[in-house]
This record gives sequence, C-alpha cells and structure tokens, in this order.
Amino acid sequence: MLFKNYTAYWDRFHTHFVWHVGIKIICTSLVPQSRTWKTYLTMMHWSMRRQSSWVQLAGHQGTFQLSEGGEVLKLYSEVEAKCLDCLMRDPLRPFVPQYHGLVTKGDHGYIRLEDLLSGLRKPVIMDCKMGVRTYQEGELIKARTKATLRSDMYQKMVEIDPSAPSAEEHEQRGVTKCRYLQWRDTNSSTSTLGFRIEGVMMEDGSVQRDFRKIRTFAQVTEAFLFFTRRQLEILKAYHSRLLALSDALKNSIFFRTHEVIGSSLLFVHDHSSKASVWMIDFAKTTPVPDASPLRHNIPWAEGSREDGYLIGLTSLITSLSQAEKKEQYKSAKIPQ
Ligand SMILES: O=P(O)(O)O[C@H]1[C@H](O)[C@@H](OP(=O)(O)O)[C@H](OP(=O)(O)O)[C@@H](OP(=O)(O)O)[C@H]1O
Ligand SMILES: Nc1ncnc2c1ncn2[C@@H]1O[C@H](COP(=O)(O)OP(=O)(O)O)[C@@H](O)[C@H]1O
Repeated sequence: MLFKNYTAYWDRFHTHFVWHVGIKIICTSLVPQSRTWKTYLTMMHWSMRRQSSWVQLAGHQGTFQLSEGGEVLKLYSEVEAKCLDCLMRDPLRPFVPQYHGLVTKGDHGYIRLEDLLSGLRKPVIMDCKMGVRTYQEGELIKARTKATLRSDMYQKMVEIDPSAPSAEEHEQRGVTKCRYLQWRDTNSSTSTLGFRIEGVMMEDGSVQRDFRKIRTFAQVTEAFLFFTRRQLEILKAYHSRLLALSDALKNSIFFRTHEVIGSSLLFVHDHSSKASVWMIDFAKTTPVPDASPLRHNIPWAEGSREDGYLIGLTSLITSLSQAEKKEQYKSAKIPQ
C-alpha cells in the first residue's frame, strides 16, 4: 500500500487500530474463546481506492449500479417496486430513499433510488437488518413441502460453525434456505433483540461484517459508541431520528398493512456530524389482508405474519439512549 505521506499512513493506521481493537474487546470480553478476531481480520476490507460514494454493506453483489445525479439503480423486483410506490404516498416517505420509477438498461430493469451517500464526504455507515426473523412464512412452508437443499448455505454454515448442521445435513451436504436463515437469526441478535448489525463502514473505508457475537444491549451500546466515535452530537441525532421514525410508523398505513421482512435501517453520518437513518430494502415486504393489520411489536407465531420490527426499533432506541447516557456521564466525569 502506498501512502502519500507519513501523516496519512498514521491517520489510517490509528483509525483502523482503534476500531479493530474496540470490536475485538466487545466480542471477546463476552465470549472469551471467540475466533472473531481472526475472522474479522479476514473479512476486513481495506478499500483504499474507493473513488465514488457508493458502498454496499449487505445484500446481493451485482444488484446495484451507481447512476449519475445522486441516484442508484437497484435490480428490479416487482415486490419492492410496489412497496416503494406506496411508500411515496405514505407518512414514511421522509424515511425512505426517494423513488424515481423504473429504467431499463441493456437486458435488465432497475428501480431508480436516491443515493443516500450522495454529497457526503467519507461517510460512516451501519446496516441493521430489522425484525425477529428474516424468512417469510412462505419460505417456511416451502421448506417443509418442497425442500430444496442449498449446498452454498451449508458451506457458509460449516465455515462459521462446523457443528451447526445436523448429521443428516452433513450427509446431504445441504440445508434448506429457511433452515439457514433461521440459524442465522438465532445465532445473532435477530431473534432476541429484533434486529442485527449486518455491516459497518468507517470513514477510512474499512468494512466489518462479522457481528455474530453481538447479542446483548450492552454489546450493541458499545458498537454504537465505536461506530459514532463517541460523538454525542451524532448519537443524539440518530436517537431523535429514530424517535421521529417511530412516530411516523404509528401513522403509516403502509406499515400497518405490510409484513416487513429482511428490511434494513441504514445509519449514515459524516465528519460534519450530519446523521440520518433510512429504511431500505423492501424486496421481501409483502401486504397482509386489510382486515388483519399487523402490530409489529409482539413475538412471532406461525401464521400471524408478525415481524417484530418494532421490537428491533425499541432495542435500537434503548441502546442509543444508553450510549448517550454513558457518554454524558463520561464527559461530566460522574461515576456510573
Ligand atoms: O447474509 P447471508 O448469511 O450471506 O445470507 C443471505 C441473506 O440472508 C440474504 O438476505 P438479504 O438480501 O436480506 O441480505 C438472502 O437473500 P434473500 O433476500 O433472497 O432472502 C440470501 O439468500 P439467497 O439470495 O437465496 O442466497 C442469503 O444467502
Ligand atoms: N438508496 C441507497 N443509497 C445508498 N446506499 C444504498 C441504498 N440502498 C442500498 N444501499 C447499500 O446497499 C446495501 C444493500 O442494499 P439492499 O437494498 O439491502 O440490497 P439487497 O436487496 O441486495 O439485500 C445496503 O447495506 C447499503 O449499503
């Protein structure tokens, strides 16, 4: 790696070091035998050559194209396009990237979305996947009736925990998608806190995607403190944005009438302390009958279609306010 001068090198080294050691402490303090440090180093992405604002923290590779004029193009999905259409006429509109309709490029159709990173310098981003489950009820039924075995998902599972697949799954060298997604949910904070951190990118472009060991409020609070570099302004801005989102959700017909699965909240800030949170990814968000609106704040039981979105939002708000308090006490030097 070539650095133009020593200061730039030190800057990058310092930022990476503080962030990396922080995450290691969070992960290993609660799980002493954790292999997270090693995995983390492997997954770290030193994107030193990143030219544009575009970064994809989660999701499918090849789904997005960066378009000009502050827009990104996402591969067309009818389900997602329908949701975005509704959302543009809903109280949730200010919390969703603006949707500019469809476009065809070559053989593919795309949805045109506002680029949420446009205009930000060295953005810091966190993707939190919301809800107590990341599979649709239909996937569960499919797994039971017409099980398709996925060897790629079996491989991903074995790489993380060789003892996770059952004897039968080892023999078949495959697991159903639903089984894999359920395993991911129970091995993260999804099932318990109603969300999980999917990825974080710091201002130097380093990306961390392995947050499996983050399961408790205390760990999430620490993650927020690292992600924001303990800047009270930013913690407060995120907190009030989530409270505003919570209000908008209460008034949203879209939210009442949709099962929101696999959708994320994208936290974004930059050095100027501008901070915002956006709802993204509606590819697995589907309508429920008008007569049975969802509550989103109760545990899921099969058939209920409840997604636990508000359980996740409440967890995030609680963790953020704990992080704020910690920082306030620290700056006032009040013993906790
Ligand atoms: O994150 P890892 O553990 O790699 O697993 C991924 C995510 O769960 C994806 O969900 P998301 O897009 O919400 O990130 C899911 O796509 P779906 O959205 O289709 O469920 C992928 O399924 P496949 O695309 O079938 O591989 C699955 O392999
Ligand atoms: N409108 C947007 N502006 C900027 N970045 C985005 C936008 N939408 C998505 N991203 C980035 O792409 C990632 C994946 O997006 P997502 O919609 O979840 O894709 P997928 O449907 O493939 O899972 C997010 O984590 C985020 O980093």
